[in-house]
Amino acid sequence: MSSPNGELRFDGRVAVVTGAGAGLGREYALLLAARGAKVVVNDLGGTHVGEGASQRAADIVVDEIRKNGGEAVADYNSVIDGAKVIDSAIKAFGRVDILINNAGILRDRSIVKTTDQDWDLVHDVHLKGSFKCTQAAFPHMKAQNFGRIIMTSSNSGVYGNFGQANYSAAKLGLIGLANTVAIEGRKNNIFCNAIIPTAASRMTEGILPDILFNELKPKLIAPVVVYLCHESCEDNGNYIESAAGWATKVHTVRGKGSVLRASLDETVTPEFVKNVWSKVTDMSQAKHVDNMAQATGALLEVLENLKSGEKDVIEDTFAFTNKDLILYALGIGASVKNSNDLRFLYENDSDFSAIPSFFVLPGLLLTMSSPLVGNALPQSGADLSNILHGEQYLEICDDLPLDGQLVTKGKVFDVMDKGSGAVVVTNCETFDENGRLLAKNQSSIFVVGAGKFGGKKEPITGVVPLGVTPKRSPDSSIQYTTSLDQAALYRLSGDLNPLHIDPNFARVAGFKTPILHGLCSLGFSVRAVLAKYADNNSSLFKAIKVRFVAPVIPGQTLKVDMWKENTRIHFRTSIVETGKDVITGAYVDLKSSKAKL
Ligand SMILES: CCCCCCC[C@@H](O)CC(=O)SCCNC(=O)CCNC(=O)[C@H](O)C(C)(C)COP(=O)(O)OP(=O)(O)OC[C@H]1O[C@@H](n2cnc3c(N)ncnc32)[C@H](O)[C@@H]1OP(=O)(O)O
Repeated sequence: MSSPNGELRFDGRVAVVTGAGAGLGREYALLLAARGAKVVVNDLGGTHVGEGASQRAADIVVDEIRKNGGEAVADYNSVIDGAKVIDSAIKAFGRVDILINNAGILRDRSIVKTTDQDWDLVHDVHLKGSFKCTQAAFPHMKAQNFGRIIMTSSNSGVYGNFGQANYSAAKLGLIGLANTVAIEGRKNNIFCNAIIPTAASRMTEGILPDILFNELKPKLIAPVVVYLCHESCEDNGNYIESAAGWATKVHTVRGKGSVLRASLDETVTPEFVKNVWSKVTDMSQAKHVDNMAQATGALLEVLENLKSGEKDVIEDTFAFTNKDLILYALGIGASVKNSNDLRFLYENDSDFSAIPSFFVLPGLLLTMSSPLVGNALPQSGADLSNILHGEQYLEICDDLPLDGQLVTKGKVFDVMDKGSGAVVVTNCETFDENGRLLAKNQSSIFVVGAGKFGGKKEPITGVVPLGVTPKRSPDSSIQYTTSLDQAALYRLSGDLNPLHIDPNFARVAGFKTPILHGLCSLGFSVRAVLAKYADNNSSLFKAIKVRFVAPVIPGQTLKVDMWKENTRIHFRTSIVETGKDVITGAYVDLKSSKAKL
């Protein structure tokens, strides 16, 4: 109902406002009456701690409404006698359309000092009182196929507040009550929402700083609540926070979560929970869930995945922008000193592109953040102090995007017992938002000291074999000096393993100093091959396979020796200062069709 000038009107509506003798309730009552509603001004007239009773508070507001030309009656019942409160409306006006559950008291005490009476009184007035009034009003609203109900919650319930255990619990309870009343009322056009107000009132006086207290005028919140009570407002089951002439919807969100076992026939262990805890608590992909059906639907999907062939598959997402591509390029030594590197470092370059080895990262991060490797081993576990990157295969399957949110699915493919350690091989496939397969990664993780468990030594078919490096002298060589800060820079692309930065951690893992990421050395090698044989054209890159045979220390100079055999570029990377090989059995396959070889 609106007047010709667009004013929201309540003519013919009957509103019950509890606790309307002062503060917010009074403002609701005055505004509703000013807009044509007949108002039941309920107030027991007790103190803000719930002591005493008097008719004065309600009477003053009723007088004020009448003086302004409105219609109102006073009701002095406790909200716990909800039937009597609603009865006042029926007796005086024959109906009830709007119920604003606003009455409240405070009995603040720290949890230890809270007495049963403090707890019960606060719950009785806020929670039980709102329930009783709603329960009494509901049949009337149902019969007339219209109702608007407001529950009054509080940030004290949403966030907690020292000394308000009783009040916080009751106030969050009111959000739960609003949720269910909204569901039960929907089909009869009875909508229920919760208001989360911060207003200066008898209850907040002395609690809020003066400067804030003076700005938190109940008058500024009343229009929000009054709008929620209007027939034109279609919100139902929402929580609206309002204060100082500002309002917002508030809602709970649920993270993506993590499965806590690898298959349906496995149980959940505290160790598995610990391993995936960062995923359990990761809210980066949190979403609002609308209802119970959606909430349980997601669980059914998890169970279906565990039951089907997907049972050992772990899924992870990986979001990146051109900034990440540039950071990665810097991490593997790309430099503006090489004019041909600008395409990897400057997003406005006409040939701006990703160095293809960037796409090892989604699989690496999935493997490192999941319990895949540790769970694959029969006895000893795997943690960052005993795993080394052993081998890596990457195959690019489609045109590479420059940003996006990728999905990676990974699983353990093979486990080998190599005596001095175990080798766990994982396979990961990375897809774009449209399900386009972008990259396949196969990683071998050498778990030092985890061998001798009686497992097989040889790989199964499907573990990508190393290349056979030609015996002749290299066709070409390129040297790159890594910087002392190479690992410190490279780690910012995602592999935060302390082995590469923390001297104490490196010592625990058996190294004198932090070592470079294997994938950083791989990146340098890819740059050498692209520079020498593909004119830095990333789109010519098809695949790479390497074995990491010895660690690199940041600051050392890498020499990449290369042999060209058709579209396969064999390479070996060694350390100039020591002459030691660090990457062997390695090759890059370039695409034959477009390659300028
Ligand atoms: C997605 C992936 C996630 C991975 C997480 C990684 C997180 C990162 O932050 C960690 C890193 O980047 S670590 C840095 C890069 N890696 C390294 O520096 C490791 C270098 N390699 C070594 O030190 C040794 O090869 C070493 C120690 C690995 C093995 O040396 P030895 O114990 O002396 O073994 P050896 O006697 O030479 O050989 C025994 C058997 O093991 C096989 N093997 C050797 N090196 C291997 C390797 N790198 N990968 C796989 N298998 C390997 C040998 O072939 C041999 O098997 P077999 O007897 O059947 O021939």
